[in-house]
Amino acid sequence: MTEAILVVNAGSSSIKFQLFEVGRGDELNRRLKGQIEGIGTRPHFLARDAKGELVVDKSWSDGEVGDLADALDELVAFLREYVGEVPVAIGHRVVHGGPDFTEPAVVSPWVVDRLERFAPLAPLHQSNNLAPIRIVLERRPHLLQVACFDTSFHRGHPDLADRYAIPKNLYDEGVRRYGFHGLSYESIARSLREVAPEIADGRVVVAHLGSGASMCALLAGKSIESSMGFTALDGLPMGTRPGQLDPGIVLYLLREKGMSPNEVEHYLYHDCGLKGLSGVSNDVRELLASTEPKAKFAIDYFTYRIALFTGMLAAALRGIDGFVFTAGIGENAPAVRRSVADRLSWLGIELSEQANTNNELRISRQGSRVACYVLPTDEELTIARHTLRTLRAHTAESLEEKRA
Ligand SMILES: Nc1ncnc2c1ncn2[C@@H]1O[C@H](COP(=O)(O)OP(=O)(O)O)[C@@H](O)[C@H]1O
Ligand SMILES: CC(=O)OP(=O)(O)O
Ligand SMILES: [Mg+2]
Repeated sequence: MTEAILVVNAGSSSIKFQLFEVGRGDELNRRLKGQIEGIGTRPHFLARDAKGELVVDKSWSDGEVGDLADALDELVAFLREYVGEVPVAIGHRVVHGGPDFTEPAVVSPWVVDRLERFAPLAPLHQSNNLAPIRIVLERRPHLLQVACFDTSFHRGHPDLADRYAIPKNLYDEGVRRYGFHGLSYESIARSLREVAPEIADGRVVVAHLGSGASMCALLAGKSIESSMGFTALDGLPMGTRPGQLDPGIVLYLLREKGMSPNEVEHYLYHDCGLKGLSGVSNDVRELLASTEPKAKFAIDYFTYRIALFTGMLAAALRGIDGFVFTAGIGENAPAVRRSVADRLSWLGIELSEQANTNNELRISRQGSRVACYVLPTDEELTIARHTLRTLRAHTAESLEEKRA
C-alpha cells in the first residue's frame, strides 16, 4: 500500500486540503486537492484529482455539516471510500509559531496549548488552524500530525529587522516583527531555483497577494525582511485588513470613538482594507470589474502601497535583481501587475505586455534590468515536504528507542 500524506489548511468556515502520495525516493505526487466551504452555513465539498477532474461535488442543506468536526468526518469518510486508505501523517498550516517554533513541530497536547497562546495575535487564523489538530489528537492520538508555521521561514531575520523601537522587555516576551506567508515564500524560493536560476541566488522581492497580502525580501533564497510584523495586520492593505497604520489610530478608536478592544479587533480584521476603502468588495475580481470610482481608488491604493514596500525591501536588499508575483491576485490579475510595474519602472522593471496579459511565467521584457516572474505558490506541497521529513526523522527515532 502506498503511503499518503494529508495536508490541511483550516480557516474560519472552510477546510482546504490536499492528499499527496509518497513515491519512490520520497517523491511527493499530488493525488487530490479540494475544500469544504461554507461550514455551518451552506456546506459545499469540492475535490479534484491530479488531472483536474472533479471527483466530488457535494452540497448539504441547512443544519448539516454544522462545524469543523462534521467537516472532518466527511473528509475522512470520503478519503476512505475514494482512496481506500488513511494518511500516515497529517501536515497542518498554522499561521503563528511565536518566537520558539522556528521549525515544523510534531503535535502533542502540550504543543497545541502553547500554540493556542498565539491566538490573539492571529484571530482570523490560529484557533481555526488548531481546531482540526485537536479533533484528530482526540480521535487518533497515535497518528503523526505536524504543524508547519507561516512565521518559521522568517525567523532567521537579523535583529535589525526583528525589532520594534520599543524597550527590550516587550521584545523578550515576544513582541517581534515575525512576518507571515512563510510557507508560500519557501515554495517560491524553491521554484526560483528551478525556473529562474539566474536570480535565485540574488536579491528578489516577492509579493504574495491573496486574501492576506505581504511582501518578502529574499537574499539567495533566504528571507531577510518582510512587510508584515507582530500580526498579519501590518504591511500591505488586504481584502479586509488595513495594513500599516499609525498606532495613534488605534488609540483614537479606543478613546475618541469609545470602541472596546474587541470592537477594534473586529474592525481592523473585517471592515478595512480594500473592502473599507471601496465600499464595494474585498474581492479584487469585483473591484476590477466595477465602474465605481471608489473601486478604482482601492486598486490604485493597493498597487501604490506595493510599490512603496518594494522600495523598502529593495533598500533592505541593497538593490533588486528579481520581482515575483504570487497567490490569488498576483497569479491572476494582469492589471494589478501592470500598475505595480508602471510604478516601479524607475527600479528597472519593464514588462512584456503580451507575457503579462497571458499570465506567463516570465513577464519582464527582454532587456529589463529586473527579471519579473509570475510563480504559482504551493503552500500545501511545502507542508507535505516538511511533514514527510518529520515522519522519516520520527520513525528513525522510534527505531533507535526500540533498539536502545
Ligand atoms: N482572476 C482573478 N483576478 C483578480 N483577482 C483574483 C482572481 N482570482 C482570485 N483573485 C483574488 O485572489 C484572492 C484570494 O487569493 P488566495 O491566494 O486564494 O487567498 P487565500 O488562500 O488566502 O484565501 C481573492 O480574494 C481575489 O481577490
Ligand atoms: C497570514 C495571512 O494573512 O494568511 P491569509 O493570506 O491566508 O489570510
Ligand atoms: Mg492564503
